[in-house]
Amino acid sequence: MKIPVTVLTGFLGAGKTTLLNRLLKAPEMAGTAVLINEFGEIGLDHLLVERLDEDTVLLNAGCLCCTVRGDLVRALRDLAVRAERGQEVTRVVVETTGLADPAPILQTLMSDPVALSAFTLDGVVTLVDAVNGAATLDTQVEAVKQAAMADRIVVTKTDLAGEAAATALEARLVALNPVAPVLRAVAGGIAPVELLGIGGFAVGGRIPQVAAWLAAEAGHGHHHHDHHHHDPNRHDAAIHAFGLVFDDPLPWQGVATWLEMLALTRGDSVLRVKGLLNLAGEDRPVAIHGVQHVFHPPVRLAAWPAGHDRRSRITFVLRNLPRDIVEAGLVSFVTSAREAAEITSESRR
Ligand SMILES: Nc1nc2c(ncn2[C@@H]2O[C@H](COP(=O)(O)OP(=O)(O)OP(=O)(O)O)[C@@H](O)[C@H]2O)c(=O)[nH]1
Repeated sequence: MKIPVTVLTGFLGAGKTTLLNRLLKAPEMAGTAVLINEFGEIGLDHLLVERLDEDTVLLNAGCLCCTVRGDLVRALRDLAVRAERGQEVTRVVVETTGLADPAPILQTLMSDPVALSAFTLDGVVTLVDAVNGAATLDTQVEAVKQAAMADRIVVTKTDLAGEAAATALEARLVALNPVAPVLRAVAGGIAPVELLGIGGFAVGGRIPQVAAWLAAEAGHGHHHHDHHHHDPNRHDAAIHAFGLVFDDPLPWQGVATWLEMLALTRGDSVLRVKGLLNLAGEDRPVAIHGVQHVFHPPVRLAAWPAGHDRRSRITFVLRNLPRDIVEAGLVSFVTSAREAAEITSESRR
């Protein structure tokens, strides 16, 4: 029996990790191995997926098109060996980064001899955020590809978007992808049976571009290309990602005010903000999430991940917005909030 592989995709912040965390709690998901493809060193997902154990493998992709194939094949080979040795591996879920073009991943799963020997592509599940989805489809070709190649589309955040916006987005998704049922899930609340056991990916019935995208990938896998020689057209040059690390506990007021302002004024350019914060006066880590114009409520996590230092980390993915502006703004808000806190505590003495 070959092990089914589900590709979980969706643009930055659509809710992939949230859905995955919920799915993994279902009893029928026992024995699921998770492969996470994230932005190289600045990725945080490995700290935010709750169930991380020896079955989770991180595919660190600093540059998606260049590394994902090799890393994916290597990770699958390791899993196949473990399964052969008797470890229970009932299924694999690959969570891609939000900027991932699904074509190379699918092409690898459908044609690589290692992948084919022990695994079978079960299906592609694509999440689309009801708040930002329409704007993202207008501007990011990856999002269009993710939707067009899906076997199941899950519209998320319908609790935040109005019904009219959600319905209009769903109609657009049906036109982009006539074969995938369009479902809804709020905060990952959906039964695994709706998303798994699809039984394979087929090109038939899809918009004609899908076959062309996959065919274009078919020629890519066989020659080595490194970070310096990759095809620049695969990456949107206006998009860049970076991470900031803060040694000392951060004042919540400063961080929150700055992030809210950023979402309000530069939301179009702030594709994603994700952070794990050590806040002044707070024992537990706090996760923050910004997705374009939406700054989600912060979440206090149960504990700091074992073996991990307690410095705050914030990752940004920006489009047409220089790093300096964001970094300088954040630092100045944090500094003012610290100074304000000092003045308050001195005046209390
Ligand atoms: N209100 C609401 N918030 C949601 C929903 N789904 C996810 N979120 C929030 O959206 C933010 C981003 O969710 P993630 O699950 O981290 O998104 P992701 O797709 O894994 O993000 P990347 O891996 O960075 O692309 C978090 O603050 C979630 O709590 C939803 O259905 N409703």
